[in-house]
Amino acid sequence: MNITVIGTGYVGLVSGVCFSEIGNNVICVDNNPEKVALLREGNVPIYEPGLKELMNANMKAGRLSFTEDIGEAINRSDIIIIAVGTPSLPNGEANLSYVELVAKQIGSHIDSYKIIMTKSTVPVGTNDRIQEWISSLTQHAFDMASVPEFLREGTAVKDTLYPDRIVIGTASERAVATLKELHQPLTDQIITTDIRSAEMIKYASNAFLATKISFINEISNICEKVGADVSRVAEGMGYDKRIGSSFLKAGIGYGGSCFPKDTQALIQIAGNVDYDFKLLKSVVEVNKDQRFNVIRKLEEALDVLDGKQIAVWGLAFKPDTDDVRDAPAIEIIQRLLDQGATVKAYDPIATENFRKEVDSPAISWASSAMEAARDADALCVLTEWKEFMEVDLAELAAHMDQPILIDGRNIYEEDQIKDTPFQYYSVGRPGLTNIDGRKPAVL
Ligand SMILES: NC(=O)c1ccc[n+]([C@@H]2O[C@H](COP(=O)([O-])OP(=O)(O)OC[C@H]3O[C@@H](n4cnc5c(N)ncnc54)[C@H](O)[C@@H]3O)[C@@H](O)[C@H]2O)c1
Ligand SMILES: O=c1ccn([C@@H]2O[C@H](COP(=O)(O)OP(=O)(O)O[C@H]3O[C@H](CO)[C@@H](O)[C@H](O)[C@H]3O)[C@@H](O)[C@H]2O)c(=O)[nH]1
Repeated sequence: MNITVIGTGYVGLVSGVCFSEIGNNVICVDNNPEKVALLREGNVPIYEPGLKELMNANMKAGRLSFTEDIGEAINRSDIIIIAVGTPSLPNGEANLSYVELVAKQIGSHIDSYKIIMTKSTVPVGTNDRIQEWISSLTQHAFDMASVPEFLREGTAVKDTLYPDRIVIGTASERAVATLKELHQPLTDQIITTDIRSAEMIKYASNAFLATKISFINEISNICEKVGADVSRVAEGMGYDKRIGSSFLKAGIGYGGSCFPKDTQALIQIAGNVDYDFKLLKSVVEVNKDQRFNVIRKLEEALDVLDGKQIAVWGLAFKPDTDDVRDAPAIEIIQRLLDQGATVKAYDPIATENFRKEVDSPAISWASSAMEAARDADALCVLTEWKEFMEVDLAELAAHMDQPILIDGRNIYEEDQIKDTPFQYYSVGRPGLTNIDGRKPAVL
């Protein structure tokens, strides 16, 4: 099939590459000329394992190209995929201005029947508005479909080539038939439904996953006070098939480009129809506070943070990505600076992006994990990068001024800590001891 993908962020680029990988002709359009130039040279503007190789192979095979010319791309395609951003407005609502502009561009260029498939995460009712925006500018027939995207950053290629399910929301039988054929090579698990239900499936899925995370984070906070181990609790819960083991890792809360924005947007969607989504509001509130447990534990260990040097390992919102959108590290580092600490930070790949969000003379940017830890009064692990799990903890302790370790992601086990001098604070595991049999105080 001939496909145009509009927008080459995570979703547009990964979808474009993967649809070409399964044999379609794909043109990816972006209105950012620098991005298009970079992509044409075979370079990927985001860090995503496996993406560059797959993209170059498909460009070489002649199935994948990049352009700024939206009109020509639309003329040459049967399916048009909308994959532009829908960031939060200050009130939490989704900003639909990019989607509206693209709809109007489609309306003014469409020259024959097309299927318009929305992959951007958009509030319920938006695809009806897209239909109206396009219809107001053209007499040509087209069908709308909402096909939400469920990929995760860091595993985006695998998630797209081997999805758990594909949701196709449309009122058109013709579109259902074509889109089923398009997705068949990826999975048999294809759910067809109406447009509004498809739009809601996306928000409900993200809100549910965010709820699981805030739930286990609250359980971890209670575990710290009652002397239980949250990782054993999650394991014990997870064997129950009705609960499942995924998304029960306690930590410093969720970040990233989706959960924070989509939970806020769903609260707004509910509010717009006079529904007070109390549960989701609590999920968001719990998440906003969870990250500051790192600061509370530092204060417990160091008393005052003013004048202290704090090492930070991990700036990205999760490992295997250079994305720092809504990363908990942003507010944690900001709070450290506000309290008079200096920060030495290290991330394997996200430092450059992070510096665009937070920079200060009180932060120095280390080029290795050990360099960040040197002479520090305490170390905070904020992202569970594999390289942090593999460090020699005895060597690490020797590098630091004070062996205080705040593990925000529970990356170390008791076996690793028990022979070290570290005063070790993790999340919801208060029983862990160090070489002196010392347990961190309960907060
Ligand atoms: N990032 C994810 O992991 C993920 C996963 C699932 C769903 N989503 C949803 O998918 C959508 C896209 O997310 P993203 O992270 O890929 O977005 P992004 O903001 O990273 O990228 C959007 C791209 O669209 C381009 N663009 C904007 N207006 C354009 C126009 N008129 N013509 C051509 N190009 C245009 C921008 O230059 C940019 O390259 C959002 O709605 C998001 O919620 C994202
Ligand atoms: O048990 C867990 C699982 C995740 N997280 C955190 O949750 C956030 C999001 O993680 P993840 O879901 O793996 O990454 P995203 O790339 O943001 O993917 C989510 O958001 C995308 C955009 O909507 C969806 O497509 C995906 O299905 C959905 O998982 C990160 O900060 C993680 O550290 C936890 O704290 N504990």
